[in-house]
Amino acid sequence: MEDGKVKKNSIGQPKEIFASCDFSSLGLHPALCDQLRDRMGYQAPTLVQAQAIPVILSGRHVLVNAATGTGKTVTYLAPIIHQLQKCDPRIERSDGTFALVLVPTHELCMQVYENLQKLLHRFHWIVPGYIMGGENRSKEKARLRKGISILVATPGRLLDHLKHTASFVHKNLRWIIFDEADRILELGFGKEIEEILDILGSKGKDTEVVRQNLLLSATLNEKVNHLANISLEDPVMIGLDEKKIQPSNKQTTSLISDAIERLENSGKVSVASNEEYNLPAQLNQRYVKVPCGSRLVVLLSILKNLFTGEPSQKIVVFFSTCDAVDFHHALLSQFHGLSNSQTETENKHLFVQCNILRLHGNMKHEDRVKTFNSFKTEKSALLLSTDVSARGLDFPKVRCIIQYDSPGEATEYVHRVGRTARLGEKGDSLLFLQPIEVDYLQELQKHGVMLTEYPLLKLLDGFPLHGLNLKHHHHVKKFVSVEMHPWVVSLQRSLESFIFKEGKMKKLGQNAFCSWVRAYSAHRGELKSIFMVKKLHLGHVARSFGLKEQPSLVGRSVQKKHTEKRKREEKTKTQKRGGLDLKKKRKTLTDYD
Ligand SMILES: Nc1ncnc2c1ncn2[C@@H]1O[C@H](COP(=O)(O)OP(=O)(O)OP(=O)(O)O)[C@@H](O)[C@H]1O
Repeated sequence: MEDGKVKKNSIGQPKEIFASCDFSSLGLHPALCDQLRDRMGYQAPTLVQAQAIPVILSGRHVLVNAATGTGKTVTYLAPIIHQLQKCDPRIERSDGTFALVLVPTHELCMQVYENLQKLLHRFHWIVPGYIMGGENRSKEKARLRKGISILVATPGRLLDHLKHTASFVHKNLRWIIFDEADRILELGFGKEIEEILDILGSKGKDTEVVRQNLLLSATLNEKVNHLANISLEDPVMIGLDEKKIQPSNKQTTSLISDAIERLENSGKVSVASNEEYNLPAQLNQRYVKVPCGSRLVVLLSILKNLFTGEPSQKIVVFFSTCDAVDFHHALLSQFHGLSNSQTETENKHLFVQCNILRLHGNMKHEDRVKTFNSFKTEKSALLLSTDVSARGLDFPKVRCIIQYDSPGEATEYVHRVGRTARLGEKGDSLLFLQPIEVDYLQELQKHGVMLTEYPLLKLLDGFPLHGLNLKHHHHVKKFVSVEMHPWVVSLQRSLESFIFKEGKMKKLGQNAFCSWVRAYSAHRGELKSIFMVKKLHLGHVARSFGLKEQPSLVGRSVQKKHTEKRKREEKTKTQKRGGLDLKKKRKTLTDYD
């Protein structure tokens, strides 16, 4: 076992990440084990790999539930490669696809494909490939025609090819893998998945080739339960402990249902809401309580502090909408700092000095690919993102996750923070909450997630106050409220005048304000009582986007533009377009591919 790779669980006992065996003892082919060790640098399997690989090799359907960053990708890829490499005669491209890996997003598709390429280095006759939304269909068709042995795909594009690419051979399909299964369904791909399973044969019962389906997720919910029920035949459950599932005489596929039934019977509204999540124990989780109107200043101050303390590091900030990502990206890329304290040298630098990247589902596919690759390879960068980055993405050495907008469902919290503290490494997470939202902490506690408070005033006191216009703040050190802190007041003023002067910034801020309020009102179920739009002070929300205008003005001007636009559209009799705009707006909130 490697040093530093033993983490502690919540009660302080050591919790191991790696198993004390090697890959060859799991039954994998020696060349594959060499590949894992020499090319990938894996000395030993992780616990989940040690548990699941022999079971997958046995041919059983499997449901794997393991913490984020514990090596689930290799868990399913290695046994498939092992089985394919031993086929005699060797498999050929003309045999078509043997294994299909379904993933929710473009980025995860590329990541799994990259892992596959590395693992297949010594097995050149097994061909990896991917198909996903945004790529060129005809090129994909040509690749499918040539034959892809292990295919990674997003559901929409896969269905498209299943229906329209006659040369796509899948009669030999032996494996269907659902990676980040719950996310696939949350993104609204349920119908596509059912259609795919209809075309391919859901559990492989009616197919000529014996089918093995695998489902992997770091969190479980009723959606995964549904998918498990329709796709897995008598599966082995890995990583599901007694707390989550009690033994049952029924078929194993209904085990999650049993747990859900028990919760439903005990009067809980939200199914499976009391499950404890597997979080990396070495993850340092904190929350920061910030009044709405000071959110922007606090975010910038925390980022400045982090990058000043450690200029070379990677941080991800999560936002609820694409518009918010665009606004903050533009702001951080242009804002130089306090207008009344800038010296010549300060003026030359950005307020937060780092390489700033953005990622969301409304970006062009090529731009997403570019961001994904550069955040992977950069040693130091700040990634501003929607939840499109929350699942499965394995960016090396991310030091800190900031959830500037609340994630809503606790599962989403788990996946977001899971982008750091991977495989036993250190990591920090910080959740922004307004004072009116602190009940969210109890929601997280229900799942065993405990956060400590971030010392915000201490941070604010640490910023230099010289040069600030302190006419009204004689007793600087006596300020105890965040809103009245001279640093906050002064930075807010500078931000507002910067945004006011820059027409483009103002527009981005207004768009971000509107979509933020829409996203806030879209919280589901029980969370609505925590994130209540009517409790928001919209004037303060506007300030959090650096807008001087009152929200009604912001709302009216945007509304006015929308009305004008609608009128124009009606005039040109393109009523259909109104529907498209609405669809686009929804996409801004849900951010799917
Ligand atoms: N046995 C191993 N030894 C060392 N590193 C490993 C091993 N297995 C996987 N890894 C590395 O650990 C990291 C996390 O792996 P992976 O992305 O598969 O995790 P995951 O469990 O799927 O996470 P998530 O739930 O976030 O999707 C990757 O960088 C991977 O290369």
